[in-house]
Amino acid sequence: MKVTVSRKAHFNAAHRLYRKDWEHEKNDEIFGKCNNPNFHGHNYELIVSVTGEIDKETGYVIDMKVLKDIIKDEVEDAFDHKNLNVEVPEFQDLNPTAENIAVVIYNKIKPKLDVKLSLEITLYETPRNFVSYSGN
Ligand SMILES: Nc1nc2c(c(=O)[nH]1)N=C([C@H](O)[C@H](O)COP(=O)(O)OP(=O)(O)OP(=O)(O)O)CN2
Ligand SMILES: [Zn+2]
Repeated sequence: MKVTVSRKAHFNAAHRLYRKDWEHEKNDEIFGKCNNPNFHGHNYELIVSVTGEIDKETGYVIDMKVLKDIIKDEVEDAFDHKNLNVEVPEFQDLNPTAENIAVVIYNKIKPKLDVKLSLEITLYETPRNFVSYSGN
């Protein structure tokens, strides 16, 4: 019997969607206002979901406090109030789209979990735009 444990988190961050190897006109055509050279920001909402068997002794799939600390260390401390393009190494050569941010978050959190646990990341860039990634 597998159960999913989820925790919500949030961070505020600035970004610019563009490719360094494209002319400005092409970036404007593809990314529109998201290619503003002066960047723009989002209030990102994150849901981290961990699925596994319930431990018979503790009754936990994962201790929520442990999950909270992993999210703080790997996501909030790394991304909150940062310019993703400028200040976060993972996006030096990776466009910080919601899709790519979700994959980066997955890749940072997954190694911190017991290998028997599976992980799904849901990231809201706006209240109506969100992406999910579970390693597939
Ligand atoms: N597939 C994706 N499409 C877009 C992404 C993305 O990450 N993945 N990102 C953007 C921009 O970041 C843009 O800033 C999105 O915000 P916004 O323009 O405010 O989006 P909406 O107009 O849809 O805002 P709502 O308030 O949610 O209606 C663009 N595309
Ligand atoms: Zn944006």
